[in-house]
Amino acid sequence: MTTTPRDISGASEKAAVLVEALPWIQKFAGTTMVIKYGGNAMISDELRAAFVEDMVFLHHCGIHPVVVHGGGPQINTMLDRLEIESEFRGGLRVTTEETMEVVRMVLTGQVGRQLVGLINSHGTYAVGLSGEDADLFEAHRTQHVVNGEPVDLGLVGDVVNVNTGAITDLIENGRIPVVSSVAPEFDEETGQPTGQVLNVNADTAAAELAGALGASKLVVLTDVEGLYGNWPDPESLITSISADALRGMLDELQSGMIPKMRACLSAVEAGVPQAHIVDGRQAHSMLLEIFTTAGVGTQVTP
Ligand SMILES: Nc1ncnc2c1ncn2[C@@H]1O[C@H](COP(=O)(O)OP(=O)(O)O)[C@@H](O)[C@H]1O
Ligand SMILES: CC(=O)N[C@@H](CCC(=O)OP(=O)(O)O)C(=O)O
Repeated sequence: MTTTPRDISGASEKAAVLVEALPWIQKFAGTTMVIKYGGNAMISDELRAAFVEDMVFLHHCGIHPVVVHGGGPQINTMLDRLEIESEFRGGLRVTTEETMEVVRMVLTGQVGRQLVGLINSHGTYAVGLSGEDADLFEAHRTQHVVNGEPVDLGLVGDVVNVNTGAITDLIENGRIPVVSSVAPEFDEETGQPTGQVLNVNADTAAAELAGALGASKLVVLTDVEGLYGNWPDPESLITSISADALRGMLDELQSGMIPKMRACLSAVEAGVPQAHIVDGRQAHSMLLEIFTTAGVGTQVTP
């Protein structure tokens, strides 16, 4: 017999949190969610640990998480170490042959491996793959325009087709796919692979995958609370925005927010009912977004 007294302070609040999650679990169980995990939200062991707990939590709620990860800061660190210079235009990295080798090595060989290892410390869930595996992504070179002028970004791609089989097979087998945004290039005229790999912004890749999988949500974790209407004014955080309103704002956005918000818009245009920008610096913010009525961050709706 055990007679240790229990601390029941705050018990009703704790129970209320669990009960608030019930309708959301009912709504989303059996659906696929694409989670974009940005390089800037991976900055500490604690945050990475919380992120993988969230993935395993979703999995055990019957939701199928598909992780698409970034790694921009990690690529920068490796490029610095190798003394290779790189610049961004309109939020996208100008990518030479030499830079591409580093991008592929860091995203697929380092960041992806680390996430797979962390998720699998909870059980045998995660399988890592890149857009090259089973031709998950087919990409064309990005035709980029900044201020009305065409800009040559080099080996940067846009996903033009997604072969979802590799992902749906993994989901059916109870796995959590962890995807890096490197994609084989396909010739625009012949439709055949060129043998070149392209660097795809991870937000863009996540949006294409969410659309192709018919995801119930795209959740983008980054290093700000959400989209600010008047960046960096802290009072201007947008909690919800329609696709039409966002379309009207795109030209005013800066740096990394450009591909991020374009990605949310294109996911919603592709039929994903909700896309969210969530603060990855706050541990478990994603759970609050998915399982609470108020949510957190910025929500984009059709
Ligand atoms: N309107 C805006 N709202 C929020 N963040 C913005 C805005 N405009 C620019 N930013 C910048 O975009 C950054 C997020 O993009 P990025 O650094 O590419 O993140 P990630 O590595 O998560 O993909 C923020 O840290 C912020 O500095
Ligand atoms: C074309 C392009 O810009 N690709 C990105 C791919 C990684 C990425 O998107 O990482 P984050 O999500 O951490 O920014 C890059 O080279 O940095």
